[in-house]
Amino acid sequence: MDSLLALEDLSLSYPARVGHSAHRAVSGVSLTLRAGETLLVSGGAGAGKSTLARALSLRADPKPAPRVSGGAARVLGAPLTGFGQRARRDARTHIGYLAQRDEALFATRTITQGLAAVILDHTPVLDHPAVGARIAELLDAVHLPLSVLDRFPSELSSGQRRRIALAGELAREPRLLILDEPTAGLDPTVRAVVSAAVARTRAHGGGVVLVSNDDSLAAELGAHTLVLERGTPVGWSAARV
Ligand SMILES: Nc1ncnc2c1ncn2[C@@H]1O[C@H](COP(=O)(O)OP(=O)(O)OP(=O)(O)O)[C@@H](O)[C@H]1O
Repeated sequence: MDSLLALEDLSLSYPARVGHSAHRAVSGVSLTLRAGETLLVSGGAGAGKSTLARALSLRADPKPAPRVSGGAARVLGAPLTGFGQRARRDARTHIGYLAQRDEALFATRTITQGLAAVILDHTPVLDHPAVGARIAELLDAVHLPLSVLDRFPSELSSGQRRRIALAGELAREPRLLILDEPTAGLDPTVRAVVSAAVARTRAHGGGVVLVSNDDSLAAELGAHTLVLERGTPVGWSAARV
């Protein structure tokens, strides 16, 4: 596969619902993302950033999901529409996606139990010590101490919960990591964790889509930047390498 993402004049709309007509949230986006690259998507409120991120994540829930209303796109080789449901399902298993307000997850499980479940879901053959080692390594990747392992998410700060959610996505060893405003409203240490997660994904040959208005992060990560305004691309800058 040549590119992780191939978007050609892609438009995305939300379907009509009672009292509201169909709404086009993204119009005419064309871009390519290759292995090892990062795309930063920025723009003001309602610009369509989350809609684009969510469509690329191939997640159907929560409803209503944005639908392709023009153009075409492939995500990890799978077409966004039409035949190819199986390809989309396969591709989805290789995509890590942290939605805008995603925090951990598994409310009734400890951090150990929750992360172990994600790891075993991804790699069922691992034995107990290997799962423990993997959990420790993931916690290290999101800069959290081992002391959180026996805690429940409700006992952690929102920044810590966001990091656990990120660790859960990294556990999938994603080929495409999509992070929607991962640092918004959180303490500055989360920024370093996000940078490390991006570097880690790229080092494994994956690509990253990051929704953020933090321009300095784009420069720091060597990211391509797409700027959206009311759903339409108004700016593009290629990564400086
Ligand atoms: N589930 C939905 N149903 C209908 N319209 C929606 C839905 N979600 C978002 N929209 C609309 O689509 C447009 C783009 O929204 P989106 O959340 O993608 O923007 P955004 O750039 O991520 O904004 P923000 O920075 O405020 O999160 C907005 O006009 C929004 O009202």
